[in-house]
Amino acid sequence: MPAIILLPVVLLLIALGFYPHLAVFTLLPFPGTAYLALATVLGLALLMRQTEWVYWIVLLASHFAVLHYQSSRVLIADSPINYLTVLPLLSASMMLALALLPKPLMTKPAGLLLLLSGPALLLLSLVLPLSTWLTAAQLPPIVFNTLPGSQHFTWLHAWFCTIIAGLWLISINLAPRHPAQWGQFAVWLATLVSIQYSHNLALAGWAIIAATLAILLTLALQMLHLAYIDELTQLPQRRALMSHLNRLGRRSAVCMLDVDHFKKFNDTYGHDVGDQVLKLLGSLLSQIKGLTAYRYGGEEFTLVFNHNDVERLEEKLEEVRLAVAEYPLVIRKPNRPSQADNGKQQRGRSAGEKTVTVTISLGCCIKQKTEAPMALLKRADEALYAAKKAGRNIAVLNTAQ
Ligand SMILES: Nc1nc2c(ncn2[C@@H]2O[C@H](COP(=O)(O)OP(=O)(O)OP(=O)(O)O)[C@@H](O)[C@H]2O)c(=O)[nH]1
Repeated sequence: MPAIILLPVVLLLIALGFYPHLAVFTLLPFPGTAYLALATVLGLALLMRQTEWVYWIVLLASHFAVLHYQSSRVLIADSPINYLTVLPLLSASMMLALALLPKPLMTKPAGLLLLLSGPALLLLSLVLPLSTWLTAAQLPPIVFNTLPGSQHFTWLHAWFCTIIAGLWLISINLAPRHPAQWGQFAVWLATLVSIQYSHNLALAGWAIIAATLAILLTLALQMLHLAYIDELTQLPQRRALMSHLNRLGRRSAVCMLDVDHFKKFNDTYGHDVGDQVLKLLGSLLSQIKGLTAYRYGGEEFTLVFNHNDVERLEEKLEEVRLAVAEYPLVIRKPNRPSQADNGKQQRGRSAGEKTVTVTISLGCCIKQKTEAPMALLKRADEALYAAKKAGRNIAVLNTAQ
């Protein structure tokens, strides 16, 4: 569950809320520790070729530098609307923009511009009389009242940040879920925590440490994703299957599944359309309850069941077979723009489109007591071969236990 990435920031918020005087909060020398942590995670992100994080780490470091520089001055200024009123609004908007904007390569001028624009805007904000402009806007005074228990967070921040958080969470749920999106949201939350505690550099610094831990967690999940998830179908791939088979329970069953006459389908409609079919198949299989689907390789998939009830297995195999055979695939003419990227084909049909269906054959067997994973897969493959031989578009279940 990628939302686990929020854990370091949530734990920090709980600790700061209930035990703000914990000895650990005064242990680390800030701001040096925060910059060291950010530099370490920057190096790791580059090593793992997750260069998108460079934008975030640079923006986070600039935010902390500006906060560090400005917080001492603001306490002296002692004005109700000051730079710390403006900073959360600036940082929150810039981070939302960074989350939504496409990230060009940093070696290209557009990428370099995006990388430097965050720090540049923050530096510019230091010299512009933003708090004076905010005062001149003559908003109702109540919006500048601080929230109970907060020194810097006003009702204006609360409303503004609620809107940003809402937009952000909607965008996370609309786009395919990816650990990076939760990591970016965690960084944004940590930024707000750092402003809430800007009167105490050590506490604000701990917010940066929490953001760094969230980025580390995200990088770990991104690496797991790369190692275990098949890019085309978004299903776990063979490495994940083998790890599942090695810890398979005594009562379980395995099914090999293969698209019928897929070579002919590719030859007729093209390899790209074939890819879209595999993608759709991945999406269909992942939605069927009571089984775990893997892409075994090519046009072959593996289904793992955590029971060996013959009747339930027969029902489920039939459900899978029918779900695929009855799904109308809308094939577009090659010169029309494809909208299949969202993993679903449109059901409607218009001029220039053609509806086709594909069928699958399934070969399933029940795990024997001390059977090794490879032997189990081999028997499932034999059952699949029997299904192909029997005419395709059927499921063969070998009930030998
Ligand atoms: N588009 C696409 N095609 C693939 C992919 N992986 C394998 N294939 C194709 O799947 C086809 C598999 O063909 P065969 O193994 O001969 O079997 P088949 O034509 O499906 O016939 P039966 O399995 O006997 O029904 C080959 O043409 C491969 O090129 C892929 O990732 N994308």
